[in-house]
Amino acid sequence: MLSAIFALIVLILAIYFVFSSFRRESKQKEIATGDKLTKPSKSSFYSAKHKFTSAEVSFHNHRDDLWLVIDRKVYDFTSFVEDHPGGDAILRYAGGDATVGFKGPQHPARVWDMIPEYFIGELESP
Ligand code: HEM
Repeated sequence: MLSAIFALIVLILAIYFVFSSFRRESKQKEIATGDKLTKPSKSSFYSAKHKFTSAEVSFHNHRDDLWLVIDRKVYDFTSFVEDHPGGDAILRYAGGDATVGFKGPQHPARVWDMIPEYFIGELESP
């Protein structure tokens, strides 16, 4: 009976050590690759500090890969193109500065609430 309890304790301790070393390893990998720091992420909203040059943005200029700049912020609207109520008008500024187009009279104020989820970074200072 005593040895069974002892074996159980050893087993629990072994599981604990394996689990904690696995967590430590994945944390170190994350720091080493800097994944969390450099990857533009849609879920990080306005906290992302990734910088893009306008040349870099200009490559993303079609419906399957659409980036737009609005007020010096860079957005990846690729997944939104087909849902845009204004159709292909959203492609007019593909890969470029769409600030003027976006602020046009066709857009109600609520469009500003729609864009944070597409935010990927900011335009590098000239
Ligand atoms: C800068 C590029 C864009 C241009 C040139 C553009 C253009 C247009 C145009 C012409 C319409 C009017 C459609 C009509 O009334 O028949 C429209 C509607 C709309 N756009 Fe855009 N759009 C752009 C980007 C965006 C983005 C990035 C979003 C949001 C993520 C957006 C959201 C909407 C919405 C919600 C409507 C419907 C407005 C309503 O309720 O009347 N657009 N757009």
